[in-house]
Amino acid sequence: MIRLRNLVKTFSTAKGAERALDGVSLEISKGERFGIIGRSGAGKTTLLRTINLLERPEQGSVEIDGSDLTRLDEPALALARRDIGMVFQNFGLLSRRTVAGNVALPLELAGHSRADIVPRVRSLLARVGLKDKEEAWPSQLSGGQKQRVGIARALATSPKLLLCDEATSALDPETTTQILELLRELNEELGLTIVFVTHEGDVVRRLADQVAVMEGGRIVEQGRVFDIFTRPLSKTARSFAAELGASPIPEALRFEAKSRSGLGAATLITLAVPDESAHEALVSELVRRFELNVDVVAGRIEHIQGRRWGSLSLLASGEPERMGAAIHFLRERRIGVEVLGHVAGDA
Ligand SMILES: Nc1ncnc2c1ncn2[C@@H]1O[C@H](COP(=O)(O)OP(=O)(O)OP(=O)(O)O)[C@@H](O)[C@H]1O
Repeated sequence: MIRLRNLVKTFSTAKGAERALDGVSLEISKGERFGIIGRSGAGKTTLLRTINLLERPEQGSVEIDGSDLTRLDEPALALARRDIGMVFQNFGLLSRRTVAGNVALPLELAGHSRADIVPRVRSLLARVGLKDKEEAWPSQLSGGQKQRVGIARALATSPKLLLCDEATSALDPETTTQILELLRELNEELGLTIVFVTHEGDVVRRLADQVAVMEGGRIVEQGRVFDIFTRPLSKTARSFAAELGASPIPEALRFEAKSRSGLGAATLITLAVPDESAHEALVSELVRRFELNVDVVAGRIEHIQGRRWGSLSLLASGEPERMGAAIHFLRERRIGVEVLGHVAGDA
């Protein structure tokens, strides 16, 4: 449905020419929830804004449903943009219009009659959970409510595609969860394609099917979210995966394991929990088969696309030979094992 080909975009800045997009090509299917992730300055926002030509690339094409937007004249582009809604980090509401007035704006611009607009706005606001806020002013709303208005406004012209630029970055964790749920529901109910930009791995984990990872104006990796987070190849994807899947080992324990010389009574080990394996059984197996004492000190298991992934940190003690055999056994079963060091104590 969306086909971006070889996009190049350069900004002139005080420091000289800044290449924000350096040959980006991407295909996004209809109905997909597609995340674009990267660190600050990677070019995510610029890429998102080229999809509706808020940024015009110097090179490349932006094809949506077979039509290249870069070749359209202004009236045709304005028409094409009605099929693309956009949601912003800071909501972008007009403070001098009521909630209903904000949602009505795209419909007014598209030339709809008042008789069409009033019921449409009412039903959009009901859908995003703001039935009683029609006459409220943006300043009277919480951040989450403002973003709901932003989403209702973006959906006013019944677009097929929704672009979200850090839509939850200004929100607290609970409100983030609610907005992500709303976006997921809208995707499923309306078959809406959602392309979103974020610098948070957790937002990608929770919302996306597919993800593209950006570094320095390029896409360095792309694929299904589970695959990218569990087998990251690029530096950026590796760092997002590490943030997302790391066991929260107490700092004091990590420090002791790192700084202690020689062997202690217990070995601090982190296991990368593999896709399908029953990690609970692993611990009992280490105890039974290798006669180790095992104490689980930290763990973090996330669900990505319905599959488990994360890490488990253990303090294990026992015969050195058996410890070595246990580590060998785990690695043979393709479980990532990282020995962080040794600590005193009797695990
Ligand atoms: N309007 C502009 N004028 C000049 N330079 C710009 C402009 N917009 C973006 N850039 C530059 O292009 C590069 C990519 O910026 P972009 O905002 O797309 O990155 P990003 O990945 O979205 O980062 P962030 O998360 O910080 O917004 C940066 O170096 C930025 O400084």
